[in-house]
Amino acid sequence: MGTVTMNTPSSIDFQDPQDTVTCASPRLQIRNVNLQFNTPGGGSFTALGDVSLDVPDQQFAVIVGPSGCGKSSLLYLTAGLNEPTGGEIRVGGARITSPGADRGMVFQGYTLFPWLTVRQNIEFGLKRRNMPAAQRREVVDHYLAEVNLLGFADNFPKQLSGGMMQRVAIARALANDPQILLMDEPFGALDSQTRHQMQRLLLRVWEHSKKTVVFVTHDIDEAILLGDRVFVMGAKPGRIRKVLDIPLERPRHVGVEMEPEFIALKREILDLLHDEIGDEPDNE
Ligand SMILES: Nc1ncnc2c1ncn2[C@@H]1O[C@H](COP(=O)(O)OP(=O)(O)OP(=O)(O)O)[C@@H](O)[C@H]1O
Repeated sequence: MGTVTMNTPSSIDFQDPQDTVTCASPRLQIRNVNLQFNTPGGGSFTALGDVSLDVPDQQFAVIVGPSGCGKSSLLYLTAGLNEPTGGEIRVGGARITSPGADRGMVFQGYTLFPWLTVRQNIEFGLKRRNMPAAQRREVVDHYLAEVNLLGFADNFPKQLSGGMMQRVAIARALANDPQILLMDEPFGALDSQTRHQMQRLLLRVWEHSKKTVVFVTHDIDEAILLGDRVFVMGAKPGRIRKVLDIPLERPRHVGVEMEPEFIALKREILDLLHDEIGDEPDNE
């Protein structure tokens, strides 16, 4: 593997071909990425204009921005689900041209296979890599414990709450030992109490795994609570407006949202987003 330190069972020993690159450079490099869509009238719409950003190994990066600024588009390009019109994206030094097991995804919508149990969902990718059954069980048990679902291994998704399903989705993504975890508003559909619990759980799981994460959210509190670094995007075209380092100490404790440093960061991001929304004709 590269330089990722994982608190996973020692017997996990599968390797993605792209993971052979030593990652002295940032784990994720987005360079001058443009994304254009054709419009029905024969013109084109620029969703992302010359976006560049780096995410170092083991960093928790968050992207916030107004609706339609291209947050999800940027994540999908990184996942290899779409191709940029210009520029390039590299993960672990390897240029992204298609989806791959080196990138784990967790979406807002529930994406578990409904016909598989929780255990079968989590081990899906491991089976495809022909990991022996005993090793699979060890890996799945490890991540079930991480997301507090050990007692639910044999349940089907329809027997779980939304928060539990997202916990399975996180466990499934991490079990594949990706180089980077891409999370698109993963808690966006949850009620505020569950969302708060999920943020705490994700912080704890991340403290253990120290995966490189790119997390997209609308929620400024969530961005500051979770992130090492927050990329604030603007729209029309989608671009990075400001990069903010979050100096709050880790592990982030309960009540950190009330600290003056947190509130000052929130004010700064709110002002940036307010500028963006203020550009809309409706708000003038
Ligand atoms: N397939 C597509 N064809 C045309 N336009 C698209 C397509 N996908 C996205 N767009 C447009 O690109 C822009 C960026 O969309 P994207 O979903 O990435 O924004 P976002 O910041 O994630 O928005 P939200 O926060 O509302 O989810 C939007 O204006 C959207 O309408």
